[in-house]
Amino acid sequence: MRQFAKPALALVDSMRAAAAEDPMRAIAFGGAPGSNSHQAAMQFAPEALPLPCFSFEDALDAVATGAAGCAMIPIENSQHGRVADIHFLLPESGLYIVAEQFMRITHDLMALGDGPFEAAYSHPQALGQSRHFLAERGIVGLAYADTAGAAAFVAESGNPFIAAIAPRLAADLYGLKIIEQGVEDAHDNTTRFVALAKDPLDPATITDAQAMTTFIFEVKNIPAALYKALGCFATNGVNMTKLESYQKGASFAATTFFADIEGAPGDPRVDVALEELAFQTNEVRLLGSYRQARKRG
Ligand SMILES: O=C(O)C(=O)Cc1ccccc1
Repeated sequence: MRQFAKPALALVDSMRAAAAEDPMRAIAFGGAPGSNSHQAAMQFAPEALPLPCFSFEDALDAVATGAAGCAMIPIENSQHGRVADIHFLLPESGLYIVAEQFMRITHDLMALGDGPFEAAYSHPQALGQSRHFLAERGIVGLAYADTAGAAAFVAESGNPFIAAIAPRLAADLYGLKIIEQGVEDAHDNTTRFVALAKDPLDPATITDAQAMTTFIFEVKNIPAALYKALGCFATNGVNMTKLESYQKGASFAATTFFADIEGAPGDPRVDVALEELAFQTNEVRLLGSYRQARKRG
């Protein structure tokens, strides 16, 4: 079912109506009102009109179709690693990363009853970030599209034996009781979000901060392919801050990598590194250059 639970619908509809009045001011996010992505979007652009979408894919589509000026999407978490499917969804969307945003994430356990609980619903990232908490209490984690949506679902169910793991705001919005605060396993739990838009940011405009560039590349199916690709950055003194591999297609022959570097096209060292990379690989695609929001290291 790709529909928010009833307790969220009135608020979703009013936010959608406001966003439809001025789409370029709208910022789409995957999740119900009160989700972490909603809160990250508001921290990033307090004046923007939040546009709740059922999934991350729907939020990206909202930008592609002009229903929103940009989308705020979680990409990786300090505790639970990459956010599932984002590495496929971002390149497929045809959109560009124009900003990054870090947000401390804290989850609460919330419900209609007082427990004990058979199950807790939430986004898989939140369940992963609260793995020890759930295991210690024997609560089964069940995946839901987003944290706040899970809270609305629990409220709608009327079942006092199920709970949700979600931001505190979701309990206020959907009428649940906070059972336990701060259930995330690591108290420095942080998620990195990215803002995506139809048009890339011109790297030449990034003069007031360290620039970052995100790109994907597919290595050739030959010995030392990755070594040669990484050598392009090593010899040009470009700092790579992230590198993740994933498979595209069923051949399992040539791997695709998702990478972040410090710097942007226009910087001669980056230009030469990317030119050499194109020579060493099957494909290179830039996903965007943007201001670094947090110093790495
Ligand atoms: O479901 C949400 O609240 C989201 O925005 C996804 C998410 C979940 C957990 C941590 C960060 C983002």
